[in-house]
Amino acid sequence: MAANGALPVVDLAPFLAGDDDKAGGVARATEAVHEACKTHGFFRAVNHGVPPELMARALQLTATFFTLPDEDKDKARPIEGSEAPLPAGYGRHPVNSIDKNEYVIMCDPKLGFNVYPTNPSGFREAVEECFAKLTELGLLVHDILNECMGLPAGFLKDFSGDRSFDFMAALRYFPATEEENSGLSAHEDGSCISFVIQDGVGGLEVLKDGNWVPAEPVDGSIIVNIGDVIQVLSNNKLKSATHRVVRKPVHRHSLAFFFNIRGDKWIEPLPEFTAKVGEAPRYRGFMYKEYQQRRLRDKTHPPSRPEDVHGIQRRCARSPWWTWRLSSPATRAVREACRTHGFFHAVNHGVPAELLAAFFALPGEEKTKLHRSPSAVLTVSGPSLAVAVVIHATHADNSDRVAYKSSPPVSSHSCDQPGATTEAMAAIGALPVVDLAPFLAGDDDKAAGGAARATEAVREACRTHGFFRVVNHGVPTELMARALQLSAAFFSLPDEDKAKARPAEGAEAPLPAGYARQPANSADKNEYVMVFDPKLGFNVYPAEPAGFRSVETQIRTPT
Ligand SMILES: O=C(O)CCC(=O)C(=O)O
Ligand SMILES: [Fe+2]
Repeated sequence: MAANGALPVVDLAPFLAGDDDKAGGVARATEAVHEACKTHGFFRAVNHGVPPELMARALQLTATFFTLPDEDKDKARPIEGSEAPLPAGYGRHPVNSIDKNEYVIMCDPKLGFNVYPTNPSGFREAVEECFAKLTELGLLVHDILNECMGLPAGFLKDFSGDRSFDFMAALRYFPATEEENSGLSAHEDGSCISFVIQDGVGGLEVLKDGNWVPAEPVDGSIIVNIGDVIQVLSNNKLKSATHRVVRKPVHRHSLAFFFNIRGDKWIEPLPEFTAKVGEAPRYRGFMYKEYQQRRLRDKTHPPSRPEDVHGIQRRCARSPWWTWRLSSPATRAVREACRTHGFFHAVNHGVPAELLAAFFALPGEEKTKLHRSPSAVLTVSGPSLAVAVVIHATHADNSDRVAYKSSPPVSSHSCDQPGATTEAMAAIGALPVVDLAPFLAGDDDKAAGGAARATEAVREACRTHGFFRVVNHGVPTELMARALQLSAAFFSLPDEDKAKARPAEGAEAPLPAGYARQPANSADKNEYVMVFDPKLGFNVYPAEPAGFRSVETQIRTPT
């Protein structure tokens, strides 16, 4: 029984007993685990099958290793360029981290990646033995959770794949000082299941209903908690609880074992917790390996803002945003498209056609509000009035906000809706509009702040869209209309007439000035007249229609 406010205790003896003794004990213990996972996400396991003598020995040898001088500990640093899934070996929290601890990370010894301290002798044997015993315990708790989650027998075991992503950390936390006492900041584990073996110092705490519950040291017991993988698979039915380590006046040692899932596994809520029970998935899928890598980077390069730490809880309980940013095949495609084109067509984007129609039926100010919502906005791009979905994402390295612009196929979302006029486009914030009048105005108006405001508007547009619409720009509207009109007239001429304006062979123009068409095999279907600064003397102008040359010249000439 749990003491008041303490962690639930589960006796695993029935699972390890002979068949006769199992009887009702197994069902009761399974229920106790289920209850603990729902209420705390944590429990204390007793009679778990890991010999207490082994736990004590491994902790003792860990403590001895960490007392060595830094230069000795540094001999167990990870090997550069190793292909280990994690940096196996000795490490310390970066100096700028508020968490003060050091650790030795170990992968499955069978993988051959580990770098063990050679001193004290016996360290390697003890931790390898612990690793094996904790793996057995992991398989047992796996099966118990499988039962608690109502999954087909052996499902989680098969789903996990091989055990190549399991790892263990031998940890030492430094004594607290008067100013600070964080050993490990509040976090959730990215594992499937975690196990903690700790010495008698204490400091591990679990967040329950807004209160920190101490996971007090009890000799021979192991603290068990479920991690993010189970929370996502169960669509939030079982919780990966927040926990932390508070430093005490003396060094504290622990062994934390993370029972994971194979790196290439795709993690998303299981149908048993979604489609089969009529619930919407609360998380998007992600590749486990990517998730682990990001979390590890958070440890070695702690983000300055807590909200930038990767985890499923803080950032995506309701809007699992970061998961989208990881490298699912679709995300890789987005990243590549943004790198190469800056634009991409999104299909199956989840914006229902009715929503788009409803959106355009909204009054202008309502559209503006929607547009300003931080995650996904609808906007209108270009004179064709094709609808674009603009997604403001955060760069993977948290450096800045970018806008990925996607123009869904015009056919499915073209919106020649009444009211979608140029004014309406501006009103809903389609492209930012910048009024350049202050720059063209007299000095008095400039000084009145207009130029500064317009500059700020340009900066903002460049940050958010990379595009903006200018008005009062100094190019006469009549001239623009006339140039377009004369261009249209030129292109309507027969091909042999247009060909007369082909670029001159051997001309020294920086690019072929004159008329051209996209090659027949190009996906792009257009024709054009390329015009350079008339003063360079390279241009080949169509002789027809009359006025074409002078209008092009005027349009290029600064006023
Ligand atoms: O050292 C402990 O008690 C807990 C360690 C832990 O929570 C972790 O490494 O994720
Ligand atoms: Fe943890």
